[in-house]
Amino acid sequence: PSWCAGRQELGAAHYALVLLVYGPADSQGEVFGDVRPLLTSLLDGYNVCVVAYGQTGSGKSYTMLGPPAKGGAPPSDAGIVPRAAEELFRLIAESPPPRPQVGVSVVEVYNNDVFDLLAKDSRAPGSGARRGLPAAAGDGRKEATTPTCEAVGSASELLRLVRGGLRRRATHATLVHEDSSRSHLIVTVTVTTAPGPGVSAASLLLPHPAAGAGRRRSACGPARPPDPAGRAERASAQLQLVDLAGSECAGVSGAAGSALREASWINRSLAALADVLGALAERRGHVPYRNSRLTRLLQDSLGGDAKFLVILCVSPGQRRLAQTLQGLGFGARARQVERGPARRRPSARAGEGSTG
Ligand SMILES: Nc1ncnc2c1ncn2[C@@H]1O[C@H](COP(=O)(O)OP(=O)(O)OP(=O)(O)O)[C@@H](O)[C@H]1O
Repeated sequence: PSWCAGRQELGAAHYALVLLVYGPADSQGEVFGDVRPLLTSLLDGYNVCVVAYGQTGSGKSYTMLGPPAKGGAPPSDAGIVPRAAEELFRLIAESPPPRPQVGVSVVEVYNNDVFDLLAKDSRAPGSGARRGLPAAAGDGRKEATTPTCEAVGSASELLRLVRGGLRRRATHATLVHEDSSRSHLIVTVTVTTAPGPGVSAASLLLPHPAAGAGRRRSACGPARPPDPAGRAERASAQLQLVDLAGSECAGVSGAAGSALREASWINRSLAALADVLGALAERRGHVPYRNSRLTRLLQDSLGGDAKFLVILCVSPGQRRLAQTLQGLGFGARARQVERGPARRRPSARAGEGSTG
């Protein structure tokens, strides 16, 4: 194909449906240039989600994280996660005090189980030992458990935790990709406001009911409602950065045994994600979020009020044409979803308490 770069904006003023196409010569920095404004949105109080989707080996992990750490790659190859961390703390440093607090959690969805990659009881990195989060109650409630969320004070601290989590992520060699991710990775960054005028600093340290033992709670947990005087006690916005496992055709990837089971769960969960997007696009009354752990974890971003960005990774190779078309079909479906304006929470920046 002739690679084109263009910007298309559709619909009424409150929809921002933008399509950008990057070619092989476009750098990681150029891709991040279009993600960067979402970090400002995050500090302005919007939830944000960035998802990389594509066939196995098409460049999702490279786009989100950069090349594997073992290669000693130059900083210019860094992916969206490290760049977003740097940008977030740059923006925070420019904000007037009191500065928002930042927490990070890292989970993977592997064979439809959710694993907490920052859990303190995980064994040595690379041992493959990960702590599973117990399944949520099957009574229609949302995910009942929350993963470890660590408070961080700098981009390097945040990235150290992400890298530690990555060492526990499930990867295997397949015929298509020797270092294939066999799980969906979700890095969640929570930005929480400091207390506003008249709210005691101690209130920030109250444990949130959903918080688990040992968690550093002050930087994590959902926003609380305003007090009777209308002051937001604290407000938080979330950035979810998602490196999906690759869709694959078992015949092409050579999967067998446990790898075949993994591939089957990957394809099932990606199909569940596509089904959710289809239901949202058609504005169906029932959206099947509960068909997979992946869609349940992303439910707030998919059907809620987040700013949602899908990055489709496709191979230019002709041999991958069927998978490429399948990926483009997923992207087309995602673009049909019209959810109305993203909702702004009380801002994570000091002194900005409005909603919009
Ligand atoms: N834009 C790029 N420039 C240079 N190398 C790249 C680029 N994109 C991907 N690669 C390389 O291609 C290989 C596959 O990329 P990557 O691991 O990101 O694929 P993936 O889509 O995450 O695969 P899987 O779903 O199997 O995990 C890696 O060696 C990666 O470093």
